[in-house]
Amino acid sequence: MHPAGITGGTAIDTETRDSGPVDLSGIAALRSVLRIRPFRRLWLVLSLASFGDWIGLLATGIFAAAQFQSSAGQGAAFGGTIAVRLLPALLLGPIAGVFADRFDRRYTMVITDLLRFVFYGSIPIVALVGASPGVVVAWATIATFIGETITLIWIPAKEAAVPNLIPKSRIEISNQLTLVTTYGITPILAALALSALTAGVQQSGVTLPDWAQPVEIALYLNAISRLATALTVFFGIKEIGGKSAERQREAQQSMFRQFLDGWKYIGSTPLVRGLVLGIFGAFAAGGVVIGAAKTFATSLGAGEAAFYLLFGVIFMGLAIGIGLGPMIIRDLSRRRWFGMSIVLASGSVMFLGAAFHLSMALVGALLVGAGAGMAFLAGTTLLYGEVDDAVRGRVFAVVQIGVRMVLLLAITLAGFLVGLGSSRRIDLGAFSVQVSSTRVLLLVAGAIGIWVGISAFRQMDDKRGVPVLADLWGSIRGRPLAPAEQFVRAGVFVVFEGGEGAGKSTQVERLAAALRADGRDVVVTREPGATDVGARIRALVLDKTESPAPRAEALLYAADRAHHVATVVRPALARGAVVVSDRYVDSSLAYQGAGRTLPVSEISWLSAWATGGLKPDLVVLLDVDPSVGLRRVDARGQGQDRLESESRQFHERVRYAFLDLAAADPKRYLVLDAARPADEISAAVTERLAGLLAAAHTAPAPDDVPATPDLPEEPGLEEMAELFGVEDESPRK
Ligand SMILES: Nc1ncnc2c1ncn2[C@@H]1O[C@H](COP(=O)(O)OP(=O)(O)OP(=O)(O)O)[C@@H](O)[C@H]1O
Ligand SMILES: Cc1cn([C@H]2C[C@H](O)[C@@H](COP(=O)(O)O)O2)c(=O)[nH]c1=O
Repeated sequence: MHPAGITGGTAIDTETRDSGPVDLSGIAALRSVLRIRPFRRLWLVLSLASFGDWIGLLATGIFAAAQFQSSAGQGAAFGGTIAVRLLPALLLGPIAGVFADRFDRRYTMVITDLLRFVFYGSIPIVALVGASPGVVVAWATIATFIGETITLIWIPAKEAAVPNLIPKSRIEISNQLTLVTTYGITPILAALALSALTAGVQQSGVTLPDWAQPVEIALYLNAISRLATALTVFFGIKEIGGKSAERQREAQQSMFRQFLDGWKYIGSTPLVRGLVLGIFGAFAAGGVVIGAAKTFATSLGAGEAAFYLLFGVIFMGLAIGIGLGPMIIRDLSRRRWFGMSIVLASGSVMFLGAAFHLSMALVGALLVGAGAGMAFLAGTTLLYGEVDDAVRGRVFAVVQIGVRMVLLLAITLAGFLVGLGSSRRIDLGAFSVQVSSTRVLLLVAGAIGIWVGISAFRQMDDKRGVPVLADLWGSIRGRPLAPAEQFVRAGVFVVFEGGEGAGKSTQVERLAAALRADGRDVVVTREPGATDVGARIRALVLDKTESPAPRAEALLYAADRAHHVATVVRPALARGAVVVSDRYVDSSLAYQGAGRTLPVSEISWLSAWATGGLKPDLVVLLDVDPSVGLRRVDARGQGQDRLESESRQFHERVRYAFLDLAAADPKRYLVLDAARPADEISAAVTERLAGLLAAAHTAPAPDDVPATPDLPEEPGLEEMAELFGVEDESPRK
């Protein structure tokens, strides 16, 4: 029944559908999505249809107004035909989505477009047959109403079909393309085309027959664009057709059951709930700004022009958000981006409420637009990519209807509330600011929007435990943070850090002995070299005969750490042991970052990836002057390994890097002077640890669990050294 590879609207041929991320940007990404034939056709025809819609929207209003002489009649006719476009959503909206999920989406699109062709085309024809102005306007209103009602069925069918035409990894770029075309390019082209047509006819002095007036031509164009869409979808995009097995099964149920199931799905799926809530919140914030804009512009004392300027800037922000947003945030989780964008838009609404100068208001308006644009793009991309095909039509129907209702309500309510309130001028030195109900409204709406954004973020967050701002910053710079691996962490993780010969091993042993005496399950470990794999890495990395390149060195330490954490640290913490490690992540930051001067943020990312985000509960930093520490190392009489024999400046950099890390996170660190007697140091450590241990409910030492991992025996190291043909000079502990 369907062409090969097409399974009834759930998947496209394997050539065009993939699941892995595609690392394309800008023009290359755009080209890659336009190379997908069915999508390219749909995009072209949607652009034409969108042009028709916009020109039709303008022309219908002008056409209806032109039937009257009085300005009151013209105003009512213009506003009436446009307002009527919003009404059907309230009436038919709730069941429109069921059509899209129940019936073949291709036929649904074709039939609804043919009907729109007939109804939109009939508007100018009724005037041509000599009907009275009242009848012409009445029919324009009725036809618009019916056309919009039909559109409510067409949109969910189209929205639900699009994700089946493109690979998941390219949904975002295809969305950008359609949104920019629909809301950026085609409305401008439509307005330009209509005014150019009108001006051209006026200037040429030619008297055209009634049926060929610019507005009539625009109305024909609107109708013809629908016919073109119907024909292209029917003959050229057969991939949209068919039904998945799940949709076929669902179609056996009654329409009412399907309608109820749609709502149940939205209510019980946190992602969808968060998305719907967030999209409504963003539109409510936008609606409040629109409703309050006129009075707000007046309160700035900037005159009528400021109102239009603010509007223009909001749209500019919208275009920036949609066009550039993904390039700015790069690999940030789209779920997080969605919540953050709503917070940005709402925070900017609050900022608008506090703005006392036009320049501030323009910045606020730009950010409102950018936040809303990004939220819209992220929201639709997530809906496209993550909502099941079987229920997609209903979800999109709820979104589009909800959006219209929320927007309408917010604009009306804002206009009403603004009209109710009074205002007072307050002098702030050089500036004076009008404190009015408009500003209060903007502040309250912004605060509610922020709450909505945060709630949506919480419901949908797919990187729980990863700090939000660090994640955002990392993504902007090109290194998103990985989510911390989830595991039950019953134990306590203590790490000893410091330069060479600081006394770490001494203190690790002392602490472990004290904890064991206390009856605790203790695991003593170290980096590098706590596992068999680690022992080989240790031999490699400390070998003096051949130095790995700095990046290779960083990777070797990271590899040791990844294996160490996965096989020793996490299992021990999971069973409730106290894990005491001689060195951990900070050593990489200090030695490879500061010492080798590799970018610390890259080393940090690498370590976070290697450890799955596992952080110690306490880092004891034994701070030592490198010359003191290295003297102690020499006194052991075992020679120096490759890192120990680095320059004095290298060790100085390492020392200050450790101190900087501790200063940046004092709660997690205990910094001790390593020149103090060993007893004093261990007493300070035990004291600091007491609180942590009391809170952690660690496990007592079990008889059957080894207290320490199987640290490779020294002969193992020697064997490795032999294997690699090197003489092992690493310090023996
Ligand atoms: N507080 C201290 N005062 C003086 N000497 C100490 C002190 N702590 C440890 N030492 C001695 O310093 C030497 C190095 O100690 P230790 O091996 O514990 O340091 P480390 O930091 O683990 O060294 P490495 O960096 O080589 O791993 C040992 O001989 C040890 O006995
Ligand atoms: C974990 C880790 C260690 N190093 C360096 C630091 C030391 O010079 C050696 C380890 O030997 P020690 O017996 O523990 O002193 O390796 C490093 O450069 N990067 C790291 O991540």
